Amino acid sequence: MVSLAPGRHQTTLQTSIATVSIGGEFPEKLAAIAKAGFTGVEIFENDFLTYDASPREVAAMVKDHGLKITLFQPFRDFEGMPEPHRSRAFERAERKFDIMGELGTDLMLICSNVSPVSLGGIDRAAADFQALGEMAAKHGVRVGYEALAWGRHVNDHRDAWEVVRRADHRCVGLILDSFHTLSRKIDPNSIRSIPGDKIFIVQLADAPLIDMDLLYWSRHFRNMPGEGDLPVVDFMRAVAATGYDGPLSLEIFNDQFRGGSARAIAEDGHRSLVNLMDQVRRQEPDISITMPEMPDRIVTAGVEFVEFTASVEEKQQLAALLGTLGFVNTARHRYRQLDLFTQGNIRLAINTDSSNQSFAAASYAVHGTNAYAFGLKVKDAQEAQKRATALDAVGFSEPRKPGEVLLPAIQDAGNGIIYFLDDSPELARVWEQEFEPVEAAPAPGPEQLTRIDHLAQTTQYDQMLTWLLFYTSIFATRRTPMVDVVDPGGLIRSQAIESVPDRQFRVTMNGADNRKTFAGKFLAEGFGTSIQHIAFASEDIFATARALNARGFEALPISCNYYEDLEARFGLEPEFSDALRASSILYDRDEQGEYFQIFSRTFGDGFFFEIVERRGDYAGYGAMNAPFRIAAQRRLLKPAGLPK
Ligand SMILES: O=C(O)c1ccc(O)c(O)c1
Ligand SMILES: [Mg+2]
Repeated sequence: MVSLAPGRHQTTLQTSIATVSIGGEFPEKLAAIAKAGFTGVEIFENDFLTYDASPREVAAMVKDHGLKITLFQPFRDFEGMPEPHRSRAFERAERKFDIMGELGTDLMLICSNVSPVSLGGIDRAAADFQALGEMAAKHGVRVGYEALAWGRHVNDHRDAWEVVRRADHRCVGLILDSFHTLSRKIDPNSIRSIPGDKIFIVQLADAPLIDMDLLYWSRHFRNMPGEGDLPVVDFMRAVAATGYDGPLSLEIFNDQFRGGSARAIAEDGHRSLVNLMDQVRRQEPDISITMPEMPDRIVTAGVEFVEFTASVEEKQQLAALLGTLGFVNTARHRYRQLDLFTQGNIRLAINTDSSNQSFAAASYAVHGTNAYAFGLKVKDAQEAQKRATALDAVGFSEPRKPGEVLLPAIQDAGNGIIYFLDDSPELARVWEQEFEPVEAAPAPGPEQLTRIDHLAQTTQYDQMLTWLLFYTSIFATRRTPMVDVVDPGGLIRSQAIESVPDRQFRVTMNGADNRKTFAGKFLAEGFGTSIQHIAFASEDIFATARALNARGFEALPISCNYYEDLEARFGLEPEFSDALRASSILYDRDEQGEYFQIFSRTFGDGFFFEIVERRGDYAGYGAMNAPFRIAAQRRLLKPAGLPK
């Protein structure tokens, strides 16, 4: 334990979010914010002005939700004005102070002046703030000064701090906003020398790195800490080191969030703050903000099983497809309608339980046949569930039959379930205890599929950040850069989550905007995000292809043009490209290694399997090949086809 510096007090984490960060009408925003677990809310003036209620009514609504107004904002173009603008700015401020009294909040944000008539000058601004501090004191309120990254004279928190320092008034403080500091690449460590009690509130936002005008970037592309590319953890570490112990308030201007589900965005926001502070306190143990202990991000050792829910008829079809892939129905659950198919280290379960107590049956009723659950191998399954629930994931359990093992589990960010398994005697016996052997597992050979290389999830494009945050906050993972995949029906954006340090667990997320794409159709017909394909690893794709062929597996046929182009692109020997073509194997290569892919035909609403071989250190997913795969899948869809 690190002992605290003398005189340091401790305050529990106060989470806040600006009303601009989410969509909906004012009451809907408040309900979503409260439900997600925030303790405070920043009232963005426009949200309140356009809502037809008095400040006192708004105050009552906020209170009814158990929330506190942490900040009223923004007040613009105040400091450094020539007359008559200066006097008018003070009059304006006084009226806002009155409103704040009725709203029941004592803090107003003043963002740095952008007006062309403003005069600049640190001392002029400081004098204005000193006078405003006097006025604020009379109204029992405080003002905080924020440097907008595009402020006309002040656009750096170091200058804003100098203004506040020189104003030297107890009612005048500094407001820090991670976006304004980090978008201008200002070293966040410059915050460490500011006294924590002069920081009146801290606003947090991340953003993807895009080279564009700062104002436009800020107003449209901010996202939750951890969803973007800015070093928000370093920023917050520096803030925490000052002794600051006030609210942490998300201020996220994002076009997509405004149009998204208020509930989901608010939940993401809360998860992002808890995750951020968990990282901060691990790196800066001597801070004044406390929060409940939780295990560190979960290190995963791969996918232990995937479970499908299916009707009895579809189970027969799926089992037949698995048979051609070399899987054997090795075991049957002793108490449930659940069959286990195995090969190498891969376990696939098919659940046809139709009892009304089972989640599998409920999932089938809504989504049809789908891979609704998977199990992750971790070091400590209980700890894994603890981490997940500390980050707002919902625990999952079903009524057990006598003799069934209780696997810790959570609901994922959509409609599915994630189970946790470990090597403890209690959990490791699940397969033997619950399953009765049926048939011997296939004898190992070079053709065998060895393990799950990755799971591929399809989701609405606007839910991708939710999923990314879910995986990266709960699990020790990182995300790869986003790639675009062209489908004739629209663009699919694809990004992978890979476990660190060794990529044992990989998920690719494919975001679809509409239902005209192959992925979009799957999403629409399955009613929501789910696993659209599972990729198995082979150590010898050509041996696997021969075995598949002998078992009557029908690969997805790939066009001749593909192989023509491939030969030209990589300068392949004709014999090699003939071998690829003969087995409908797709190929990719980079500086690290080579990649081979075979796709199955689709099953149900567009589900499919993939077989991959990685040679060398190839780390990608064959994005170059995806348009060819999609084109082939679309050809097979005809005549029913995709919506026009
Ligand atoms: O975009 C703006 O104008 C704006 C207003 C208030 C803020 O706190 C902020 O960070 C940006
Ligand atoms: Mg701000």
